[in-house]
Amino acid sequence: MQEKGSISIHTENIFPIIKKFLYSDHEIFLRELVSNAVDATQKLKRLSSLGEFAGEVGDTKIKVSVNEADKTITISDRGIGMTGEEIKKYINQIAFSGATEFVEKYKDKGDDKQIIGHFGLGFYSAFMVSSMVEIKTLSYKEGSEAALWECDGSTEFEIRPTEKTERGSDVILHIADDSTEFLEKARIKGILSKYCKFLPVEIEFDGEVINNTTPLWTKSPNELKDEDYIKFYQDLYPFSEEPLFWIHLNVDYPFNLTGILYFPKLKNDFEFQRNKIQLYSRQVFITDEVKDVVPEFLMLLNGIIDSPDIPLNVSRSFLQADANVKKIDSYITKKVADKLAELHKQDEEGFAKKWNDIGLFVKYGMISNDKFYEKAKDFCLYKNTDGQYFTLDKYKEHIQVNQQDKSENLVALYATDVRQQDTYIQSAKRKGYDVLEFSHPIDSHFIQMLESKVEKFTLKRVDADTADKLIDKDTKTESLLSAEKEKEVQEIFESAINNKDRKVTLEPMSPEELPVNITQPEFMRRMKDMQAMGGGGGMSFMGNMPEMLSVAVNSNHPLIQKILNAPDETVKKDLAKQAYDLALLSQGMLTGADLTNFIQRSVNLSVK
Ligand SMILES: Nc1ncnc2c1ncn2[C@@H]1O[C@H](COP(=O)(O)OP(=O)(O)OP(=O)(O)O)[C@@H](O)[C@H]1O
Repeated sequence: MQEKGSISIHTENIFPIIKKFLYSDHEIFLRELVSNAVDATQKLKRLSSLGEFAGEVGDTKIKVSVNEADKTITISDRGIGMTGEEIKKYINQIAFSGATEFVEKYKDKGDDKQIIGHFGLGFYSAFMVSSMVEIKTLSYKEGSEAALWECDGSTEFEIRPTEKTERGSDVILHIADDSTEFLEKARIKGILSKYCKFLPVEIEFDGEVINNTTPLWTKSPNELKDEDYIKFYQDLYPFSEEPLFWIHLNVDYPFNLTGILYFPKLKNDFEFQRNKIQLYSRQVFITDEVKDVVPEFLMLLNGIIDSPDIPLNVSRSFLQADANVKKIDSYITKKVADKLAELHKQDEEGFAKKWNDIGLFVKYGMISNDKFYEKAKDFCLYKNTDGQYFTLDKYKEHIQVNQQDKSENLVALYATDVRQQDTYIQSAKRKGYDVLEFSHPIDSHFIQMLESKVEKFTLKRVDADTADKLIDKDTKTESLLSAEKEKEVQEIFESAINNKDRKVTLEPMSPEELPVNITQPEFMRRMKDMQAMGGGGGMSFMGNMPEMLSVAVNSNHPLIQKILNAPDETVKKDLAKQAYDLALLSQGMLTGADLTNFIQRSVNLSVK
């Protein structure tokens, strides 16, 4: 049989178009051809196990070789091979129809970014790097004749009988002049280890098998030990710290998905963490851009997802709308939440120890994903300034007695910087209040989310008010001063502070509290925080506003009596100024000339 023919296709110059579109991804030709060789090998094994192929299966290693002198790359398999008729059907028609469809779909798009980077273009991707391609093949079918197919990248092809005694196919690529980079062995090795590292059939290159045919995720979890998971993790991400824990995914209905997701120790820099999940389809590496397949917050995890059901040969927008992808997204979210719930249930103490590393992830998930929130609300932990951990329900019980305001709302207090806010924390504690620690930038979002979801529950930063007023209980401490004296003290302080943006009030507090307390109302502070983070919509005017601080003078503090009894106005003012500066100092707000003056005044007072 010798035949020349013309591949039936309307687009005469299909190859230049393929080349243009896939410009940035030429290297995938090797992934496509090796995958075809794997498919052909697995088909043969299946036929053999079904008894439909009686011959010897033999060594099925797929061999990839580079011949620099001939400028060829050969991919040889010992799979089912093809008869001449099959070549015509599968290569000339099927493979070509895939390529045609691709071109038809994308020729008007003009922008290769619109195309998912890794279109499963199949056999014809060979022409991205070849000026001529040969297939030399012998079918497994008894009495078959070996066939040679040749095509130079035009739509013309030639098939003729050839000499080949071993079953299987050799695909020989004559590398084009503009693609000679692929004749470098190091390059081929790099591509193979990127895409083919976990293929299920052995791949040999340069005398070495380059792949692990049974990667961990394909095995059953009950035959694996912790060490196996940790070792696999370190193979995937060399030089990384050990993961905290992992989830072995395995589902076959309503879609197929296997994989392992690892919880890394999170660093504060989110961006740095991304692109650590690799997507595979039947053990072939597809991409590490999983943005459309897993929910955003899960991208902080590392690991492998392998699913033949994720459509890879379509555009991004289609991928997002794909029903399977949506299901995968919610399946993974559920699995991750279930795993965390299980860990929490099994060992609350151990879970709390890991909280530093996973807390950020859980909070991010709760903020960004409602379904995750519903599950995570029962294991999300809250740490107080004494280092104790609580779930929300337990915490509510913990503060139930002391921290209810007059409208029966629970008011939780928090500090964002335990060192800087220590004075306030201690004041709150003296009142028997508990203080939570919320020190990450994500916490301001987390707090808002909590308040919107949890009824009769609000959060207040510990310096939002004086300790007496943090939780409005409608109880009053009596002032030791008459109204007249209070007015006098207020005027002394106003003139000592001499700043119209500081609102001075007199408040009867316990004598143990500081004589002067500076607070920033919760609402104002949140507005400013939000604005500083670039949010807050139309509230840009806030930026121009001076810092509104309240100055509460403790009318029951002994210092106030001392001020009232002082011999002259200057001493009164100095004492008031001193107390005010001390309050500023405790907030870390005393700087520059004010600080210098304070030190000078302190020296003067101490020698008096
Ligand atoms: N090495 C091979 N051995 C036997 N048959 C092959 C080989 N390579 C390709 N074929 C046949 O040619 C057909 C077309 O291959 P092509 O790679 O274009 O598409 P595909 O593998 O069906 O799909 P995909 O686009 O996912 O690669 C295959 O379905 C297969 O029947």
